[in-house]
Parts: sequence; structure tokens; C-alpha cells
Amino acid sequence: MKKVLTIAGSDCSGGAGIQADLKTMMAHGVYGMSVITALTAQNTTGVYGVLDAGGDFVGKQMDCVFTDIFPDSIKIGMVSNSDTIKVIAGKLKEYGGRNIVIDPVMVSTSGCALMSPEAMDALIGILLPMGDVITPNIPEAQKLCGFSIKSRDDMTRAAQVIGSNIAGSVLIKGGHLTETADDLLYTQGEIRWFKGERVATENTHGTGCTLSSAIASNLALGYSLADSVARAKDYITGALRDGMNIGQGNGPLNHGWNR
Ligand SMILES: Nc1ncnc2c1ncn2[C@@H]1O[C@H](COP(=O)(O)OP(=O)(O)O)[C@@H](O)[C@H]1O
Ligand SMILES: Cc1ncc(COP(=O)(O)OP(=O)(O)O)c(N)n1
Repeated sequence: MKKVLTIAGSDCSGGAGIQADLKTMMAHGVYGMSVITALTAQNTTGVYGVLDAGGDFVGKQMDCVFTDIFPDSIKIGMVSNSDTIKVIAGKLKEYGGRNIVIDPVMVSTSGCALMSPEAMDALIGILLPMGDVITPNIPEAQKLCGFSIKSRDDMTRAAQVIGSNIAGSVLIKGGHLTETADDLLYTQGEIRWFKGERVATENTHGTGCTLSSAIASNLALGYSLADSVARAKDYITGALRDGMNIGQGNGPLNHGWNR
């Protein structure tokens, strides 16, 4: 059995964060584990509160996982403060974490800041360089490259700028563009597009969390990065296409779509 760890925030409504990650891992037939960085009080209509677990306790959770059930891959999502980022980076180095997928979660789709402004420098300077692949959405990629992204050409330029600062790959997700849902993978100067069928739905809560944990699951199963992204893209498209209508806002995905 392959083992996958998510280090992320909890979403009590089950659509994003740790809950989306564990559902995705279960659907991929891998053993899922979670280090919780923060509790959020949120649902399909928005985020109403955040309670940080704190760096020390995140470190303790990582010690428990790594000294007992060593993960074959790791997904990192919401990490809201710089202290916790430093602890995570230190523990990943100490234990030699591998196959690291980082979703640089900054703001929820509903507009709530999920990362404090002071954490941004630590994210960029310490954590992102440790990723085998980082998966910013368009607003996050804009923050990382410093210019606005409105087209596929802009996505390419952004990936080149972001990718030139890190050793790992960059996957810029195109979910926030309006006509397509194509994602771009940049690996050491090489660009590859992953075409996505755009699904007409408002129920997109947790798409980024789901995509990154699907990539991590596929890496653990032994697929190459490009194949992992392609398989994750198929998974997310199915989970959106065969979606449910739960909650009063932007509902969650259907992780049981291929069963
Ligand atoms: N309406 C949609 N139809 C098909 N794929 C989508 C749709 N919205 C998002 N995606 C896909 O979901 C994944 C997550 O993208 P995105 O929504 O941009 O991330 P985030 O949730 O971090 O904002 C990407 O593969 C993106 O192309
Ligand atoms: C706890 C937690 N982590 C991450 C997110 C953001 O989820 P994401 O899949 O990037 O996108 P939206 O759900 O905001 O569309 C979150 N909301 N909560």
C-alpha cells in the first residue's frame, strides 16, 4: 500500500483542505495521512474563522507520521504563518521527505485570506524551493510573478518567471480563466499544456486541493510527473462533471464519480 501525507488546513464542511485531500487519496487507493496546520470554520458560502495549530504542534504531528509510517509522497496546502512554514521545511529536510507537491494556498475562492501577509516571504524563500512541483492558480501565480495573467501567453511567461526561481516544476492551473480549463506544466524550460474540458458549474469548492492531492497520490503510485498531472486532470474533470448540488454556495466535488 502506498502512503500519502497531506499537510494542510481542515475544512469542516468537507469540500476543501484536509477533507478533500483524504477523499481524493481514498479514491486513488492510497493510504492517506494528515498533519493539520489550522482549523477553519467554513462552508460552501465562505470562510468564517481560522484557528492556527501553531508550528510546535505541526512539528509534533510530522514527527509522529515520519517516524512511524513514512509517506511515499507529500501534499502541502494551507499554511497560514511563517513559523509553521519554517517548522515544516525543517522537518522535511530532517526526514528527507520526497515527492513534494505544494499548493501555495493564499486566498479562498470566496475571498478570505488563508495566509498572513508576513508568511508570503517564508513561502517564497523557504517552502516553494523544496517542492518537486508547485501548483499555483492564476491569482497565486500573479502574486508570484508580479504581473497580471489574462491569456495562455501570460501563463507561459508567468511559468517561466516562477520556474526560473525554483528547481522543481510549476503547474499553473487555468481554472480561473473563463473559456478553457487548460493547465500549464513548466519543467526546466520545457512547457507542456494539459487540456481540460471546461465544466459549466458553480460547484468548484476544493478543486485546487483535490488536484494537488491527486497529483501526490499518482506520484506515490509511481507515475511520472506528467502522467500524474494528466491523471489528476481526468480525475478533477470527472469530479466536476458528475458533480453534486450540496450547500447554498459553491458546492463540493463528487469524489465518488468513478465508482
Ligand atoms: N469549471 C471547470 N471545469 C473544468 N476544470 C476546472 C474548472 N474549474 C477548475 N478546473 C480545474 O481544476 C483544477 C484546479 O484549478 P483552479 O480552480 O484554478 O484552482 P484553485 O481551486 O486553486 O483556485 C485545475 O486543473 C483547473 O483546470
Ligand atoms: C482549509 C482550506 N484549504 C484550502 C482552501 C482553498 O481551496 P481551493 O481548492 O484552493 O479553492 P476553493 O475551495 O477556495 O475554491 C480552503 N478553502 N480551505
